[in-house]
Amino acid sequence: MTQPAETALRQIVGAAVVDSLRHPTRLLVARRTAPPQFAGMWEFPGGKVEPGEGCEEALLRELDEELGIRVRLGHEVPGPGPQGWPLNATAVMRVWLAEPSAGEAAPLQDHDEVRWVALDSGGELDALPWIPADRPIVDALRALTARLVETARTAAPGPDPS
Ligand SMILES: Nc1nc2c([nH]c(=O)n2[C@H]2C[C@H](O)[C@@H](COP(=O)(O)OP(=O)(O)OP(=O)(O)O)O2)c(=O)[nH]1
Repeated sequence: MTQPAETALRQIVGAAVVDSLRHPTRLLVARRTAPPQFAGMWEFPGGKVEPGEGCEEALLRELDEELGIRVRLGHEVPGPGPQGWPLNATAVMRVWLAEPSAGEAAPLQDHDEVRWVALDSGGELDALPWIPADRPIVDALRALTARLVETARTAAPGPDPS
């Protein structure tokens, strides 16, 4: 009997570019121009990992090509599997927090607009037409960044009691 061919999932990487890794309050979102089923939808900038490339290496390359920025990577937004978040039957995406270290983000390739939006719930971030597969990632990102903000707040020195 013929066995189905073993299919490897295509590895995609994406960046949750935030204003600060330690105290994230805003997220850089990007609007895709292609393919037709995703054109006009918002996403995490990034792309496919090329053969021989590491995930983080691919992400740094994509951010340079697509937005013209260099970044410092932070925590991963952990997905349900080792390859990250399921996107469709054939692709999965790992997502990292990233803070710009050089350059001003611009839609150089694959996007026609980039925008900084607040990470607060109930605002513009939720109202944007995201690629549907990204919604659970946005929710997990918000939970992670809320924890980071809380950690930064409790670690901050309190008012001088004297
Ligand atoms: N970059 C990115 N891709 C996503 C997201 N959500 C999602 O379903 N995808 C899908 C869309 C695409 O089918 C695939 C990523 O491919 P891509 O077209 O961005 O990759 P790439 O920049 O390497 O493109 P190319 O070299 O093939 O032109 O993953 C997301 O948030 N970011």
